[in-house]
Amino acid sequence: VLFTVGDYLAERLSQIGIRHHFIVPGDYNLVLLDKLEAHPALTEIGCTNELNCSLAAEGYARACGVGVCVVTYSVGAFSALNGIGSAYAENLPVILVSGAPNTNDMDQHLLHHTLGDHDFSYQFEMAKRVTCCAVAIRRAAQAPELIDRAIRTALLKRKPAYIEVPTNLSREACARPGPASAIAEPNLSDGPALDSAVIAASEFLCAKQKQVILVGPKVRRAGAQKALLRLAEAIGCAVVLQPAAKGSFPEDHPQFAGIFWGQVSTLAADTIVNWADVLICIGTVFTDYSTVGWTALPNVPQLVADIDSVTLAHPNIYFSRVQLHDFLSRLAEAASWNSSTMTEYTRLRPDPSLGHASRGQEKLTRKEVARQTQLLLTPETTVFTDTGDSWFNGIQLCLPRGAEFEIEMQWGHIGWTIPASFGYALAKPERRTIVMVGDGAFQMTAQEVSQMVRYRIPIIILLLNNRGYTIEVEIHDGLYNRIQNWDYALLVQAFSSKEEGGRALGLEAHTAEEISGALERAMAHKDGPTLIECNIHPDDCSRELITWGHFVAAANSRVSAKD
Ligand SMILES: C/C(NCc1cnc(C)nc1N)=C(/S)[C@H](O)COP(=O)(O)OP(=O)(O)O
Ligand SMILES: [Mg+2]
Repeated sequence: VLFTVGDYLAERLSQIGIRHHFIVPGDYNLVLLDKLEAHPALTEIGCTNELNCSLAAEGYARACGVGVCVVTYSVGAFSALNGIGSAYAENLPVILVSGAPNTNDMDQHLLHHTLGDHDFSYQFEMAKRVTCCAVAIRRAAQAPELIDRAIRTALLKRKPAYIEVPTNLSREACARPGPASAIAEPNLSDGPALDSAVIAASEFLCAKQKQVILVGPKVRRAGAQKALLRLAEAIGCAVVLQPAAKGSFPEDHPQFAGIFWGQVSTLAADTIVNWADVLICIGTVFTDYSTVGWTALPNVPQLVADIDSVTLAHPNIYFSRVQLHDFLSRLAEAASWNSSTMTEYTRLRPDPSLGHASRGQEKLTRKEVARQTQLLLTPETTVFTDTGDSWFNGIQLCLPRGAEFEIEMQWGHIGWTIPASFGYALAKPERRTIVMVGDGAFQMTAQEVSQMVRYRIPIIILLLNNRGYTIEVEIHDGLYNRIQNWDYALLVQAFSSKEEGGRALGLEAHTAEEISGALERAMAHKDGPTLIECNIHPDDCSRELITWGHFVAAANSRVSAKD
C-alpha cells in the first residue's frame, strides 16, 4: 500500500501523543481526513464550527501537552485562527492543519473558498503572524522536512504551528518518518549557564530575610510543578499564586498563602507579598488584568525564573537556556531554609470563611452557587472558569489536592470553556469536569454542547445567568452590555435527537434548594452533559469584580502620554 503525505502527518501526530484530532471537513481536506482516520491510533472528533474546533484542540493541549485541529481553506481556517491566538497567548502547542487549493490551480484559476483572485498566499501569511512556525507544502517530496519542522518547533517553543496541505498532495507518495525522538526530544539546559544561575541565585537569596515564592501560569506549561514543590519545601517560605496559575501548587499545602491579585487577592496573599524583601517569581506574567490595572505590580527585588531563562535583580544578570525544571530542582538542593515569611503569614492568615448556607426557598445568589460548587470538589475534579465574574467565583474556590483548575486569562475569549472543556475531557475521561460560565460567554460557543452529547461527555455546566455582560458593566456600562435572554435549559435539550440517543440534561435553578437538587441530578447524569441555569440578580456580582473592574477601566482610559 502506498505511504502518502497524509500518512506521514498521521504517523507523526500519533508519535507525539495525539489520540484525538479535532476536525471540520471541507472539500480541500477530505482526502487528508481519510488518511488521518485510517491511522489506528487516531480518532476523528467532529466539531460544529472551526472556532470551537481550534478551542477544543487548545483544551486538549492543556490535558495532554499538544493538540491538533484540521480545517478547510479560508472559510475554516479564518475562524480557527482565533483559537490559535489563544494557544499562542496561553503557551500551548496546537497544530493548525488546513487544506488548500490544488497546486495545479495556483496562479491559474479562480476558486471557491478564496478571496476571489489568483493569489492564494494570504492565509499562509496570516498564519505566520500567530504561530511560531508556518509551513505550506507545495511538493510531496518536501512534506517530511516541513511537517517535522512545524511539529518540532511547536513542541520546543510551546506555541502553535501551521501546516498547509494542498488537496492533491495528501494522497501523493511520501517517505516514511524516522524515530519520534527527532521531533519530540525536549531541549536541554546549557550546563555552565545552569551551574552559574544556581550559584548566583542562592547567593542572591542568602542576602534576603523575607522570601516569598510567586507562582505564575508558565510553571504548568514547563511541567515544573514537582520541582516547584521541592524548592518551596527546601526554603519553607510562603507560596502565593497568580490567578492564572491557580492549581499549579496544592492549596492544602501548609505553605500555600493564597492567590496574589493585588487588592482582590485571596487569603491576604497581597499582605505577605508587601511584607517580603524579595519575590522569587516563577513562570509569572504581569499584565493589566493580573496586576489589577497596574495597581499591583510588585516593587521588591525579584529573582525571575522563566520557562527557559533566569534573571537576577542584583547583580543584574540574565541566564539563557536554563530550563525551569532543571533550575528549580538544582536551586532546591542549594537553597537554605528561611521560613520567616511563613511564620509571619501564620500570624495574619484569615480564617477561611465557609460562608453560611442560604435557606432553601431563598432567591439564588452567586455566593450560594459558589458554596455548593465548593462541596462538589474532589481530587478528580477539574474546574474550568470562563472570562467574566466566573473568574472571581472560581478563584475563591479551595482546591482539594489533585483537583485541577483551567483558566484562559491571557487571551480571554468568552465562551472558551465550552469547547476547551470538551477537548480537555476527551483527553482526561477519568476526571469530572465542571464549567463555570456566564450567560454572555455561553452564547458565543453554545453549539459545542451538542458534541458533548454526541461523544457522551458528562461535563457539568454551571451557567451564571445575570442577564448580560456584567464584567463589562463594571468596567464601563452601556446598552451594548445587554443581551437577549435564552431558555438555556431548553436549548441544550434540543441538542439531543430521538434516533441517535445520548442527551443533555437542561435544568433551571432559582433558589438554593433548586440548585442543590440540580447538582445531585447532574452528578448522577453520566452519559452526557448537564447544564444548570443559575438565575441570579443582574447586580449580584463579586466585590472583587467591582474593585478589579474599576482599576482596569482606569488603566484603559489613561490619557495618551504625549497629551
Ligand atoms: C463581552 C465580554 N468581553 C469582551 C469580549 C468579546 N468577545 C470575545 C470573543 N471575548 C471577550 N472577552 C465580557 S467579559 C462579558 O462581560 C461576559 O459576560 P458573561 O459571560 O455573561 O459573564 P459576566 O456576566 O460575569 O460578565
Ligand atoms: Mg452575564
